[in-house]
Amino acid sequence: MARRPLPRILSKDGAQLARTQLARSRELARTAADSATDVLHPLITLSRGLRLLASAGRGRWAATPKDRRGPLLFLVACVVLVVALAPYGPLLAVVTVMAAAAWLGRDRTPPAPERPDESRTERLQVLYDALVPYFSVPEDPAPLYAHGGEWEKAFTAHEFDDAGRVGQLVLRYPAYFPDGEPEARARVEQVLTAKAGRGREYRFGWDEEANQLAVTVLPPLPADIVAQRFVTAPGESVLGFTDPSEVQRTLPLSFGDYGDPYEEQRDVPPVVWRTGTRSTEPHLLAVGQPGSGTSTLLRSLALQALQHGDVLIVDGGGTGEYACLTGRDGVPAVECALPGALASLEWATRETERRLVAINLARQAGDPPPADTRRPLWILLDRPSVFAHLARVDDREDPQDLLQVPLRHGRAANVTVVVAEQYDGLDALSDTVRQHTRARVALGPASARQAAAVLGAEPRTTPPAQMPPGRGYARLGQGPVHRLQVPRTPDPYDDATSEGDRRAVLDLLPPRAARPPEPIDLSKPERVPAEPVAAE
Ligand SMILES: Nc1ncnc2c1ncn2[C@@H]1O[C@H](COP(=O)(O)OP(=O)(O)OP(=O)(O)O)[C@@H](O)[C@H]1O
Repeated sequence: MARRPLPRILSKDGAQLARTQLARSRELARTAADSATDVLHPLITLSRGLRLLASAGRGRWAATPKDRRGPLLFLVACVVLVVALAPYGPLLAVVTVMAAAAWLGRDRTPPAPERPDESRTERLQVLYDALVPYFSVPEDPAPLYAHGGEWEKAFTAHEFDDAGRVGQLVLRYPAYFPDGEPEARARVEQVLTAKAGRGREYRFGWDEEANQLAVTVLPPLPADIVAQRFVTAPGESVLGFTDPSEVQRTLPLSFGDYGDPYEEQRDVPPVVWRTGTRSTEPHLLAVGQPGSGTSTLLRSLALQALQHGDVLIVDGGGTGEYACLTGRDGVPAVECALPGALASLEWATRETERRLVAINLARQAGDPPPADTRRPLWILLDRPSVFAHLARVDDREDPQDLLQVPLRHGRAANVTVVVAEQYDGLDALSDTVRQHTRARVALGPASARQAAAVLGAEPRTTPPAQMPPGRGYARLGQGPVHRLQVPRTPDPYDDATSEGDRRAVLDLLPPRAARPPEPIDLSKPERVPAEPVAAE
């Protein structure tokens, strides 16, 4: 039997042609339907609204008791009559009904939740894949993290910044992950930092109960805060500024050029350190790399302390960074040489003892502490390791040994000690200094271990790529480690200081003392009063 040829439409070319035509006509139909929907959308909305209005009317009619339907009908007829007779009445009635229908008929379906675009989902998938070796074990029959798995199951929340990089991420991890081990945590944190983008600061919040890790990218701390009068109570000093999530309080601060009438005001969260008789961390140790800003921190504290107290400065650095304080009201001495340092610290020891005796006598007499024991005395000691070295060479006493009494008993006598040292001079610090300085500041670049050696705990944030001067961490006692930016308080006598900063610091200095302070003379021992000093 002769084979009949296939119809042309079913041959290979024909099939291809038919498919193309089919696809084209489908596309045409879809476009026509989309255009029709766009054009007819107002009509659809109106008809939906009218339907809702009509059904509401029917419902109302059905709900009206039979005996009241007559009066209701009469009322409606009256309204219709009034509207029909009023000028533009029918037109206004139609417009009102249409407006009500348009309002009722509007589309109220909630918008579908936004899915991150493709590049973002790819980033999340990369993060997920990178975590698989850390959050999975071969014995797990249903692993949360698996090669080829889906990130949606593991990442419960995510946010992206304006540059399209991950800004926040909350992820779940299996309960068998050893989240109590610092090494295991550090490995995961390292991977996340590398994959989510280096050069930014991250905070890792491990919730061991819920097996959740919250990764937050922190914005840089403001580095443009210049020295100024901070709104604090007596006994409070501002070490610097930190993240809003870390502290409850904010301080109103001025930004911009000093003295500019248009300078900006902003509220910034501070790290406030309380000193004096009620303080739990009455003394402070600041450690940093050379040039990281420890002297600037001491200058900033001196300017704040001079508002209510006296400040004795002993500077082992010997670069004259505190010269602006010499001879000012409330500054008994600024010492840069070993003999002067020894003499002034001996005086500070005796002054602490004098205060303690006077306070005790007053207490025994049932009086409040005398006024001259209540004025805070600050001892700022910069680079004690230099003096320790010089004392060894000269076979003299280490000035730090003279800090024992102020450090041990200073709290009761309103005496505060602040010591600043560089990392490579830490070995030279005496045990008494280490034990009694419970407020700690670590400035400048440092490894997590170095920072932990100063702070007693590792910072919960990764270090920034570039540490500006005055940037670091602060920890008060056993409290949390805060990120810290010290306010810009440069040496006003330094040529590199800008005019605005110079004026800002000079304006905070107390006036020059009318009478220069008497040189501290140890041959004249200070007498401890036998009688209680008259109470204020
Ligand atoms: N908080 C800050 N804001 C802006 N600049 C700062 C800050 N702290 C320090 N600087 C700048 O960094 C430089 C070094 O500061 P500083 O002298 O305080 O450091 P240091 O740690 O005492 O170093 P060194 O012991 O070597 O003097 C100075 O030019 C100073 O102006």
